[in-house]
Amino acid sequence: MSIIETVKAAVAAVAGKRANVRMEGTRAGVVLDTTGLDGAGRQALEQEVKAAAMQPGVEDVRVVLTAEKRERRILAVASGKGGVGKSTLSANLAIALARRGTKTGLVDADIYGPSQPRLMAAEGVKPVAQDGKLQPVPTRFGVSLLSMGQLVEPDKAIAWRGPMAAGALSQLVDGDWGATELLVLDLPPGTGDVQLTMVQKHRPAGAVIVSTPQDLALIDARRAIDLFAKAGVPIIGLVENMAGYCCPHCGSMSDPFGSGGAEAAAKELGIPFLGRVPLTIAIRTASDAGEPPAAGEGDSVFAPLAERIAGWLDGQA
Ligand SMILES: Nc1ncnc2c1ncn2[C@@H]1O[C@H](COP(=O)(O)OP(=O)(O)OP(=O)(O)O)[C@@H](O)[C@H]1O
Repeated sequence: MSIIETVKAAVAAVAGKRANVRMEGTRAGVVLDTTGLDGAGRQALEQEVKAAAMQPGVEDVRVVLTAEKRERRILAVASGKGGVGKSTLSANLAIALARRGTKTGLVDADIYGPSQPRLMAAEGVKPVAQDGKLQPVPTRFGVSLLSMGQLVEPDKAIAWRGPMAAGALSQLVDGDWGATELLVLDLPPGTGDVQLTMVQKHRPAGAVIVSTPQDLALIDARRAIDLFAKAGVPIIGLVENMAGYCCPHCGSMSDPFGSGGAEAAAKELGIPFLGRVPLTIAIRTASDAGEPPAAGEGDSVFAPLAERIAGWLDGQA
């Protein structure tokens, strides 16, 4: 076998079709496609390829890394007003989507009450910046996180306004997300300028609107829909949170605010209805304790929502 054939075979054994080998005299040049690998994976493969190419007769090995630029997609989670469970839904959707196999990150852009560090059990961890980019903080749930709450003291968060807030929020979206395929963006509640700027600048692939049965004064949801329409972002659908009350003692469901309202509202608004999340003490206590229900084996609430949303995203790809 010639040197080039030996080197090609050795490199193919560790890198398969990712590698393209050339020889110039005694120098081996390898172009390595690292699409889909994270920083550690890239480094490990580069080292393996270097070692493999160092065959008898080879004096120098140069490896050039390339990667197909993959479009990272953003899934916006929005609500017409605060306190409807947008953060709870964002965290659990991100986890449920990650559990389906999509490399998912979470951006907590809620300037008024960034709660993701608590929900994702990552309180007190500050992201570091490298080459001017924030490094997302890994969580126990396979979803990395960047949150407004990691950048400012909790009681100062409220001071963010207008363009300054939009600028700070963009740093989160533009962080070093590596191989992340999907970013779940927990938007600030409401439909003001900050939200519009974020949506126009980062162009989510689609948006999920969260509402509660008592919040279904259509005007709020309509404002949220208008916001995305203005930016040309399609609405994936409406999720009804705190729908019905699940008794912690007997497990029976009751509907203090009536039932079917959200589905009817979605119909009236002309957007799909994605499903409902019941009001349960378990969801609140688990969220407060940094144990998102979607991470548990018994999750039958968030996984189906993630399934529907992932199906929609796949259809757009
Ligand atoms: N389905 C649910 N069952 C029980 N409690 C819930 C449910 N969804 C959310 N909560 C609780 O309601 C409170 C508000 O939820 P969350 O912080 O997710 O709302 P939000 O819309 O993000 O609020 P904000 O506008 O303040 O950011 C939290 O204490 C949360 O644990």
